[in-house]
Amino acid sequence: MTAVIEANGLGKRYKGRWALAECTLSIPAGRVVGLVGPNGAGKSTLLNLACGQLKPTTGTIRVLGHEPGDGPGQLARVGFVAQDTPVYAGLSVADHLRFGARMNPAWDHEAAQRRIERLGLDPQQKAGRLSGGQRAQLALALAAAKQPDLLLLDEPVAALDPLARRSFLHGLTEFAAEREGRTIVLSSHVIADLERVCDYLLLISGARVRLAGPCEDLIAEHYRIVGPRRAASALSPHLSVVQEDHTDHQSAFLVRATGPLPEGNWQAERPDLEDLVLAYLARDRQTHNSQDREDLR
Ligand SMILES: Nc1ncnc2c1ncn2[C@@H]1O[C@H](COP(=O)(O)OP(=O)(O)OP(=O)(O)O)[C@@H](O)[C@H]1O
Repeated sequence: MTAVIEANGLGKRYKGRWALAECTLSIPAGRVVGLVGPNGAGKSTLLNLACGQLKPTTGTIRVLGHEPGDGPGQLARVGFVAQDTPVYAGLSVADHLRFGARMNPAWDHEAAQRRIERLGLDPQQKAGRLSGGQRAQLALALAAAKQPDLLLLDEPVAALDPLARRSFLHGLTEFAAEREGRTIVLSSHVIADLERVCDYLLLISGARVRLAGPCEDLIAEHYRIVGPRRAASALSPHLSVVQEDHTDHQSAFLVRATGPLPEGNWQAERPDLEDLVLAYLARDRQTHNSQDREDLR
């Protein structure tokens, strides 16, 4: 299977502090990837490295088989909408479409116009006078009209109202399905949104990749088990504990199982994606991820 983003020992450091460290991953083509992690985890850093806006301090990253930003051919195949959804304040909506058409060889002008109409944006309106959510919608319409093979979106729905958010996420799944092998990576703090559209999860915390893989596989490997109180050390070595809670009589664990779930007086169920993500984030918060960064200096 072709990897769209391939990173090996990738790291980015700012003044002795690692924004992203030891990142090794291989994201297959044709996925809608949910990028999650707490504030300051390194998500934007990874997206900026993938589109060539940042250069690595250590390691390598290849995107669609090339170094990011490696010439016009590669740039045309990657769409990126940064967190602050940059648009040109002095240009109108229609100017943006004309500009996009001139700059991008595979530009789909009709699709761009259709999106703008559907959003109810006035083509003559200056982008600087649009609301935050409208600017985000414009930036997304431009990125999609470019018809990229890889679309990188940094918190694209954060500024959208609930209806706009739902319709945008629906549009994303359509966009992904339009062409085989097209890949979308979107970061978000709203796990329910990611659960709706993503089939691949990438969880970053404390500058490190903590979990990566197809959502289905990740869910199949994890269990929430509840039974009489016992210590984590009493569990089978096939179970790696992600999170544990104890009362006087009962213990509950979220575990990753590397073999079949052992027999025992347990109730076991699969977590949903949100349970899984929250368990990993809670674990990392407990282990003081800031300490990790200091250790890497
Ligand atoms: N230009 C910069 N100079 C110095 N430090 C930076 C710079 N950009 C990012 N950082 C630091 O790198 C770390 C990772 O930042 P990044 O923006 O990648 O996080 P994020 O996961 O996208 O966070 P959020 O969810 O809040 O957007 C943070 O500690 C941040 O302060």
